[in-house]
Amino acid sequence: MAKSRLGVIGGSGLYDLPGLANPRWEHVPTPWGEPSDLLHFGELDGLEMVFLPRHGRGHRIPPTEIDYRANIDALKRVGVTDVVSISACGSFRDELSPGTFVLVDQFIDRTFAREKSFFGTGCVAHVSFAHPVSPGLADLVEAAAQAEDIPVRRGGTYLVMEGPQFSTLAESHLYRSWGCDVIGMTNMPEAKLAREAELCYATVAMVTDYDCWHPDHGDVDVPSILRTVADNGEKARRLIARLARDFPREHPPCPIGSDLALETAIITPPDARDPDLLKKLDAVAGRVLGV
Ligand SMILES: CSC[C@H]1O[C@H](OP(=O)(O)O)[C@H](O)[C@@H]1O
Ligand SMILES: Nc1ncnc2[nH]cnc12
Repeated sequence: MAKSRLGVIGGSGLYDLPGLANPRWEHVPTPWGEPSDLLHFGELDGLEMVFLPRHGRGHRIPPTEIDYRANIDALKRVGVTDVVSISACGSFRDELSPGTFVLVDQFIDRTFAREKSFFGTGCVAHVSFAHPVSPGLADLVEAAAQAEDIPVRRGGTYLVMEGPQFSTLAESHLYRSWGCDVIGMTNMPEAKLAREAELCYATVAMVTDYDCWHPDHGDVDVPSILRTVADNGEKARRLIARLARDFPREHPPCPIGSDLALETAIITPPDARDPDLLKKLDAVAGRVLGV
């Protein structure tokens, strides 16, 4: 079994992870481009941690422009085994009020202007993705929340929109009618790429607003989102600290095989593969390509 190394991707309002021992920010170049920022390395209770602010410190990068491939490749390249995403999101349900943490287990991807795969012409792969969240990792996050008395709702569907504008009222009603629970702009293609890179992935969706559908609440705006994240940031950091404390030091096999996702995914035979693409896949797919 591999040694566990926990990656945390911080969303809006979460640009650092205080309390790391031996903290250092390091540049990790990738064949796909630049990650959103330097990676923040350190240990929590002896567990190796790597934090990456998704939008960069200073929130410089909008959702569409984030190089999701570079971010996931960089985390994989430095030995991360599990990724927890912390994300601000709007709510489509009365009972999911601002401040609620939702461990989503499904996504609907409505983004259309992003690179969504490490693979392509010269090496084609199709990973299974019916269950985009790794249940073992979600179990650990849920247990950490319970140990800290932080209420979490287990399960839910996160609609990923392109943005950067928030939804129209008609869109908000449409997504509600589809049975979606929360909405954000970033977890796709992040979750797809994590699966291709054989990383276990789970999201803590932090409800910050009721989008624009709720008759008793005003339309979402940035100041109210940031206020709610600020009010709940301490809870999120406590959750991560407890998760690190209790995290198995040897990476447990994923019950749905997220960590072996490429085992049967690559369809292009070795003699038809593009050597240049294979070089770029060294970190993500080195295990199965032998590059
Ligand atoms: C700052 S409001 C909209 C912004 O917040 C969410 O980001 P993240 O998922 O990184 O927390 C949402 O997806 C938008 O990118
Ligand atoms: N209502 C909303 N729509 C899209 N992204 C969000 N992030 C936080 N709230 C959001």
